This record gives sequence, C-alpha cells and structure tokens, in this order.
Amino acid sequence: MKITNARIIVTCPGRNFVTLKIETDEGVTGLGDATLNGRELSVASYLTDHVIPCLIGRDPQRIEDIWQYLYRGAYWRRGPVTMAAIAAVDTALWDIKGKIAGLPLYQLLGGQSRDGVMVYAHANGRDVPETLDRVGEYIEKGYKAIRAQSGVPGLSGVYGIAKGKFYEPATKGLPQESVWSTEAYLDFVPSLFEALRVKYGMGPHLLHDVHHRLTPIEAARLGKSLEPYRLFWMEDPTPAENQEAFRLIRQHTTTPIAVGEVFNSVWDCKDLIQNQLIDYIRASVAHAGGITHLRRIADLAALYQVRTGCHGATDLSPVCMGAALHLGLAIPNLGVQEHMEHSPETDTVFPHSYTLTDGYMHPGETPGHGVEIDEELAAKYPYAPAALPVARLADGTLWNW
Ligand SMILES: O=C(O)C(=O)C[C@H](O)[C@H](O)CO
Ligand SMILES: [Mg+2]
Repeated sequence: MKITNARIIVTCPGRNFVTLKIETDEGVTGLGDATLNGRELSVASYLTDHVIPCLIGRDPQRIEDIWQYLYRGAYWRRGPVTMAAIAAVDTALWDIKGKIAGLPLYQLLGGQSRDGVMVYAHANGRDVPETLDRVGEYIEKGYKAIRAQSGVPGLSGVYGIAKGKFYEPATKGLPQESVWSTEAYLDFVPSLFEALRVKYGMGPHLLHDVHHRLTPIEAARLGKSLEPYRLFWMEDPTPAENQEAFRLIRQHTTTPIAVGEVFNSVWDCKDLIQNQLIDYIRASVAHAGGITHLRRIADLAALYQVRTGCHGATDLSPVCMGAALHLGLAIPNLGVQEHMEHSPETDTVFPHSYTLTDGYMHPGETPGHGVEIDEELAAKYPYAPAALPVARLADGTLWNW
C-alpha cells in the first residue's frame, strides 16, 4: 500500500481549521487536524512545502517509522508548528490503519478501559449570578465536570468570557488588547467558587483556568484560597517555561494542578511529571505529535499517577476531538477531556461518529477515528485571518494572555 497524495484543506466555518487529508493507492483516506490557532498558515506551509513531498510513495501503515522520519529527519526538532504538522500526519495514518482493519481506533489502542470519556463543559458568565446560571444549565444537561470562569469586577475582557454565549478568543484582524489586574482577580475568584459550592454543593467537579496569568507565589496563594471548594483542578496557574515554579506552588497548596495545553512534546512534560509537580497533563493530539506521541506522554504520566486532561477548546477541530476520544477511552490514566461545543456549521463540515450522553463522550464504532470532512461545504467557508488577544497591565506592560 502506498500514499499517493496528501492535501491541505483550510476552512472557516465560524473559525479557521487546517486539515490534512492523506490518500492511498487503495482508495483509503485519512484525516488529521493541523490547526494552530492564530498561526494556521505556518502549519499549512510546513506540511505542503516540507512534509507532503516526503510522504508520497511511503507505506501508510508504517506509522512509527514515518513519525520518526519526520521528527528526527527535520533536524530542527519540536516546536508548535513542527509538532502540529507531525500530529496531523500521525492522526491521518491511524485513521487509515483503523479503516484498513475495519476497526474503530480505540480497538487498535487496546480496547475500552471505560464505558465513556468524562468531559468537562465551559460555563462562562459576565458576573457571578450569570456564571451560576451557566453552571446550573450544564448540571441539568448531565455534565459531571464543569469549568467556571467569570467576569472580574473592574476588569473588561477577562479570559474565557464571551460577549455572546460561546467564547471564541481569536478575533478577525490584528490581536485585540485587554487590561489585566492580578489583584482584582485574586480578590474575586474565591467568592465565585464559594457561591458555586453554596448553590450546587460539593457534587459537581469544578475546574478553573488561570490561563498563565500569575507568578508562582500568587498561584500558591490562589490554590490555597480555593482549597475549601475542592477544585478538580486549577489550570495553567503560571507559565510553564520555568518548571521549578511548580515546586513552589506545590509546597503551599493541595489544589490539583493541570498544565500542558501549549506543550508539544514529551520533553516539555517530562520534568513536571517525574517530579510529580502536576496532577493532570493537558497536551493534545493536535499539538503534541498525534496519537503516537500523546500515548507516549500518557504512559510516562501513568507511572507517576498523573492523569490526562487533554485540551479540547473549539480551535481543536472535530478531527482532533474524535482522535482524543479514542485515546481517552483506551488509556488507563484518563482524567477528563475538555469539551467545548463546536458551532453547528463546524459540525456539518466535519461529520463525526462521536456522541455525548450524560456528561460522557464516546468516539463511536466507525472504523478509523470516525471523523470526515465535507470538502464541498468546507470550500464555502474561506480562510479568514484571525489572531489571539494580548494582555497588558494598567501601566501598559505586556503580560501573559
Ligand atoms: O481551553 C482552554 O483551556 C484554553 O485555555 C483555550 C486556549 O486559550 C485556546 O485554545 C487558545 O487557542
Ligand atoms: Mg486553558
């Protein structure tokens, strides 16, 4: 069997997605998600100009060898663009392998370790009452785990808060700017979780994304102040370039920590996992080298009782979601999977077999990862340049968004 062609499909059904389609001489095709929010065309070019020419004529069944060829063969290793491109190839090849075998991908990964993948929803409100209502709606829908974000008094444009009901950080054109105040945020957040626990009790798993905004000692203070509300996790409390920082946070608080949505290889995760400085690893299929590499990360994590909590915001396409659900169903150390609903337009461009019932998702029984693309429909939504925002302090200093 040989790869005869590979193509990039860029589409914008509400937001931009980059999809790799690999075709073979036996007519079997596979899809991989290559979307890197705000930097989409760099991955499209990396694939078209540098990767696809190397794929033509290769046996698509040699997934590990192709992965190593693209990783070691580039000489320039790691980085979000390289690893998103390799991830797209890897995901498409696993899709093809599943289709050849006539089996859903999770069967090739060892079969089900559980009946369904617990997912967490995003509840966002402009203030505490609105966030309480949103959390209540998701509890009603059967979600067992809910991420709560709220507008902070005195701050406009806080991470995670939508103008409408659904939050989408990337906006058309150049990056939008917002002003950040750590003091206002730290004074406010405990009151949100106090209100949530008073209203809904200790039952629902509650999560919160700090989105890299705090210094280590501020993150330690937040974790400590949230302990009475027993969070499932506190996400990205501080940027993870300096991983020693997490030791300081750990020394002060038992609030569980989740990190890794911007990681792209096992090398980013290794020290945090081996030193047991985190509880959940959030690397994704689309940004961390595909099924092959994310499984390697999950296996390392399992040795240290670190569980997965894969990134699944709307900028990860349904192709990534499908692949993530197969992996999540199969590995022994799933924690939870992020689930942000895609727009109806996106769901029709990417028909899929995954389903959601009572807070648990299942990838379905379709051979491969179970996600396809309607190319005719995709062509009706041309690429629209969009960028992630930036944050500044009140005095104009650039901060972490
Ligand atoms: O979903 C999350 O936890 C995020 O932090 C979402 C990110 O801001 C988003 O994926 C950036 O593209
Ligand atoms: Mg996040």
